Amino acid sequence: MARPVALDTGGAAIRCEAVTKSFGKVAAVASITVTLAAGRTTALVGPSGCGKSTILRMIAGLEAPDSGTILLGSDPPKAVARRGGLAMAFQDPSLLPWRDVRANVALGAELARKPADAVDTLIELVGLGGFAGHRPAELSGGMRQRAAIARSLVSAPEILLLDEPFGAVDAMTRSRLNAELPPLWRDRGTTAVLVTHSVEEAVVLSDRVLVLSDRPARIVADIAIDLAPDQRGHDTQAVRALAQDVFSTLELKD
Ligand SMILES: Nc1ncnc2c1ncn2[C@@H]1O[C@H](COP(=O)(O)OP(=O)(O)OP(=O)(O)O)[C@@H](O)[C@H]1O
Repeated sequence: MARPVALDTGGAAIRCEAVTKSFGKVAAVASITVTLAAGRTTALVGPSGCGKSTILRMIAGLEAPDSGTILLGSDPPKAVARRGGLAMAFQDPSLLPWRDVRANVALGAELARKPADAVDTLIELVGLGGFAGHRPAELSGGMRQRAAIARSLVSAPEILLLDEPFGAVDAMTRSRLNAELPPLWRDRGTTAVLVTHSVEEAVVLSDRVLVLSDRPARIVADIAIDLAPDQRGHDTQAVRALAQDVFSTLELKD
């Protein structure tokens, strides 16, 4: 069993106020106003192409809203990113091709100017123990995603943004990661936002699920996920019941 990762952080609340975003004539985000509590995990679910990744990219400071404001704690996203308080793992992991897995994971700590002492523990935890010396080209897509997840966690960020982080990971590994990784950010007080196409995964991983409409995205349901840690398995009755609640709002989204 891997030892606990001994990094500490304080999460920051995420506040979106009347945030809109269009790409040319395509309206991606209608007007989103929401506060995500510090230290909690929120999942965004909704139809494909509705604007979930755009919201996440705006929270990351990678896209600027057309109007409205986003604050992480009391700072704009770019300021938090600059001081190393924000980490992300996106669907298409951008690992440095010339670095091996260990050096890619360590990059998360280097960029945040934090200690890199958890690197090997995290590599073990995401199941890449035998591949620390391998370069991205020698890994499968799912293995690259797992390396990116380890990189996002190594800096113990205040804000963690995950966009379909387990999309290419096989079902068994995904289920194990769903059980083992969230305590790493929950126990440190990280504020996490994740996008997933799996409603069950959203329920298992989160404290709150925001259901979005078809594009342009607006929030059509806000569902609290009040589960004890031992209820957070994919096959528990409580998870199935909450997933059903989310599904029913997805069907009613218009
Ligand atoms: N950089 C961009 N330039 C132009 N259009 C964009 C850009 N990024 C997103 N879009 C458009 O904005 C809309 C929302 O895209 P987004 O990726 O946010 O959706 P999504 O809900 O994350 O989709 P999916 O669930 O399929 O990953 C889409 O119509 C997409 O084509």
